[in-house]
This record gives sequence, C-alpha cells and structure tokens, in this order.
Amino acid sequence: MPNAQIGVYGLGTMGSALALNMAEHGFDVAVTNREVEWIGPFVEDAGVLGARIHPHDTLENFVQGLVTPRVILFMIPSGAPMDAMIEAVTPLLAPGDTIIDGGNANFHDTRRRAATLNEHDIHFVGMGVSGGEKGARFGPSMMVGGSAHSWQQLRPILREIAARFEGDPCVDHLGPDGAGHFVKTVHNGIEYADMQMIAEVYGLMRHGKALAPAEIGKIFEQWNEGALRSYLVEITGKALQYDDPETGHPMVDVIKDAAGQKGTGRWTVVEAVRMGQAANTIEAAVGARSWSSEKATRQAAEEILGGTCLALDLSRETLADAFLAARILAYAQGFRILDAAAQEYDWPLDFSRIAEIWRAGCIIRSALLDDISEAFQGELPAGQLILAPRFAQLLASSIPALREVVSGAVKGGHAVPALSAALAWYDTMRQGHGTANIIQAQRDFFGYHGFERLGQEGKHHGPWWD
Ligand SMILES: NC(=O)C1=CN([C@@H]2O[C@H](COP(=O)(O)OP(=O)(O)OC[C@H]3O[C@@H](n4cnc5c(N)ncnc54)[C@H](OP(=O)(O)O)[C@@H]3O)[C@@H](O)[C@H]2O)C=CC1
Ligand SMILES: O=C(CO)[C@H](O)[C@H](O)COP(=O)(O)O
Repeated sequence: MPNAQIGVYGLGTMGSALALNMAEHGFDVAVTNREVEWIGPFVEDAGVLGARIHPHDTLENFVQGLVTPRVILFMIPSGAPMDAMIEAVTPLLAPGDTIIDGGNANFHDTRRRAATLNEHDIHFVGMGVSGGEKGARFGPSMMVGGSAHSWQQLRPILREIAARFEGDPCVDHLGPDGAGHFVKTVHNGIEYADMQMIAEVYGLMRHGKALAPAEIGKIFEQWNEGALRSYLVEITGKALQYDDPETGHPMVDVIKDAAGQKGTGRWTVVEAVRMGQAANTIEAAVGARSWSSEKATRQAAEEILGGTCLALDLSRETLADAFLAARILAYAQGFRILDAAAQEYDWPLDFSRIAEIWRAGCIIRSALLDDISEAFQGELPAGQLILAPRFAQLLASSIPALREVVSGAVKGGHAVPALSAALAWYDTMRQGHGTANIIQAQRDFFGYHGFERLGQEGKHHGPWWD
C-alpha cells in the first residue's frame, strides 16, 4: 500500500539529512540507496523519526511505495549517475510524476533532461540545495526550477523543511527547467568569491601583520557582529581558533593549502563569459583555487623567485571595510550573471526574492542580503545593484579602504587576486569614458574591423587605411 508523500534516493550526506528533515516535519518518506547495506543503519540511527521513514531495497518497491502523482528526490552526483538513474526509474513512473535532481547539476543537463522527460509527461525539477549537511537536516535554502505542476506538488513539503528568515521559508519556484540549478550555480560562484576574499584578508593579517590564527579568528568573530555578519565569516572565525589534536598546532597550519573544486564556480565563470559578462571577482576566485592546487610548482617558484612579503600597516577596520566593498562587488557580479541568464533563457527570475531565499540556510547567507533584496524592489539606475542608493553610499565609504588594502598588498608582494579584481571592476564601471577606443583602433588597424565614431551612426575606418 503506497504511503509515502516523497521518495529520497541517495542516503549520502545530503540525502539522509533531507529525509530526516522531512520525517521530522511529519512527512512519510520512502528511502533507498544504490548500496543497500546503508539503508538499515540509516533507519536505525533515525530513532523515533524512523516511524515515518519507509525503507526499500529495490527501485521498483521504492517507486510503488509512493502516493501518486509521485515525487522522487535524487541526492546523488549529478552527471552520468543522474542520467543512469533517470533511465532506470522512468519506465516505473506514470504521467504527472516528478523527478527532482537536488544535486549540483549543470543547468544545461537539467534543461536537456526536462525536455526529454516532458515527452513522457514526467516532470523534471532541478533544485539547488544549499546549506551543507546541517542545512539539509535543519533547514536548507532551496532554489527550484521546474513546471508549475511540480511546484504545486513540492511546495507544501519544501516550505516546511526550508530554513526560515523571520518566518519566511527560504525556498521558491524561480522559473522553468534549469532556472533553479543556474541560480544555485551562481550562488556557488559568489560563495567562491567570498571564500577567496576571506582567505586573502586572512593572508594579509597572517603574513602582513604577523597575527596568530587564533587572534585572526577573534577578529572574524567580531566582524560577524557587524556589517560583515555572514555564515562564512562565522565559520572562518571558529575554524581559526581550533588546534590540531594530533600536533597541538593551529588546525589551519596543518591543512594543505590546495583547495578542491567540484565545478560550480567554473560553470559560473564559463556561463558568464558565454553571455558576454565578465564576473572577474568570481573568476579570480576560481583561478586562485586552481593556482592553489599547483603546490609543487609554487614551492619550486618560492626557491627561485623568492617568497618574501613585506609587513603591512593596515588596521583591522580598514581590512573590514575593504572586505565589505569587495563583497558587495562580488554579489553585484553574481546578480549581473543572473540578469543575463534571465534574458538569454527567458526566465522570470525575481532577484529580490532570490536574495530573500539566500538570507538563511545557505552558505552565502549574510547581513547584506536584506539590503540587496530591498534594492531590487526599488528602481535601480541602469539596472545595476552598485548604483542603488544604499550600495552607492556603502561603496563610497568603503572603497577607499579597498584601495588602501589592494595598493598595500601589491606593494608588499601579497597576492590579492579577488580583492584587486573587485576594485578593477569598480574602477572600470565608474568611468563613462574608458580606453576601449584604443582596442577598436588596433582591431581596425590590423584587421579592418571598423569602429563606431562618437556621435555618428555606422561603421568607420581609420586614416591608416587611406
Ligand atoms: N555535501 C554538500 O555540502 C552539498 C552537496 N550537494 C550535492 O548533493 C549531491 C549529493 O552530495 P552528498 O550527499 O554530499 O554526496 P555523498 O557522497 O555523501 O553521497 C552520494 C550519494 O549518491 C549515491 N551515488 C553515488 N554514485 C551513484 C551512482 N552512480 N548511482 C546511484 N547513486 C549513486 C551514493 O550511493 P552509495 O552509498 O551507494 O555510494 C550516495 O547515496 C551531489 O550532487 C552534491 O553536489 C549540494 C549541496 C551541498
Ligand atoms: O554546493 C555546495 C555549497 O553551496 C557544496 O558544498 C559544493 O560542493 C561546494 O563547491 P566546491 O566543492 O566546488 O567547493
């Protein structure tokens, strides 16, 4: 007898936490996993919540255990495994059923899968989930892309299990097919930039001001009480104050300085460039992760080129203001990419709502998102977040600090790729008259590409062709 309102396939970190979250909110959840030996221990560990969890050890039984129209959430790696699972489950489903991919999928795959399943009248939802394991268990932020039909099916469950910001559930239907996964991808792009900027500011305090990790941790802790309040600042402050139980050294000192990446940051940059955007702060963060993984090369280079960095005379207030300015610019770049995608794919993205559903549960939740949401509700000059009165004012007061930090870092030989990229973008955008006239002259000179003249229509060529 089918009795589960939703099925969760994939009892790894995220799937098991989401299943427990749903059970805790009173939903009956069918569960299964590729390696079935994990299912029993999962249900045992669920304790009293186990009463609402219905384990199955075959895909057929799992599907049959769901009330119709069925809703199945897959929390598995989103590439080939997702395609294989769609192929396996589709013959077991009926028109009107919904498959959700809650993993970090490439939105192009999501669009393709949605179109294919649509031919069988099966709905495919690409759902970005943020918040890590704790978020999934106690309230994630969720970005849903799919049909109105599937949103009707999902809405009651997702609004219950989502994180709440002042009572407002951090989940919404953002558009069709790939919209949810695209928004999650850009969320992660902003996440990369924020993490990199935090790492750079940490580096300046550690190597430019010779502060110990725990002291820096305390500074982040204080910053988390003010305008920089955010989950990433909070956890950085905490992480910096841990010691390694094995050696007694600060924990950060025993972690290899080579950052992993699974693809979402890179996709953000690729899509931005493809749509004629340049999210250089996010790009700098992705690039910095790649450079970080070249540990052996960097070690060899330090021997040959010298790794000396000079001491810096920067106050913690200046560093905080610089980080605030750069953080605003990174968010602004993320929203520009979302705007470009809304136009390219005809998605009705509501930027204010997106900022709202990022205010709790997700990795980039921060004090700024309230202001961002409000800014998108008003008139934005030229559609740009940085020109909203609130942000123009915040930038006016914080950019001098970013300038001081970047110039000090550059003089002292400290690498600040994301902070300096943010400043370069700001300085480019505030010039109504730039230097691309030279690029156009060069292009015409070597390739007869032509250029527009100021105040004149049409294509022109330079006197170098006469
Ligand atoms: N961890 C995080 O913070 C976040 C992760 N995500 C995304 O959520 C998804 C799941 O991540 P997470 O829970 O961390 O991963 P885990 O590695 O903890 O779990 C992976 C799950 O996928 C299953 N799986 C792996 N390969 C296959 C396959 N070929 N066919 C069927 N099932 C398979 C595993 O089954 P088995 O037990 O049999 O190996 C396991 O249940 C990923 O797409 C990830 O990008 C999204 C947001 C945050
Ligand atoms: O989606 C997430 C957070 O929002 C995941 O934790 C993701 O794995 C982070 O990306 P990466 O592994 O590339 O750092």
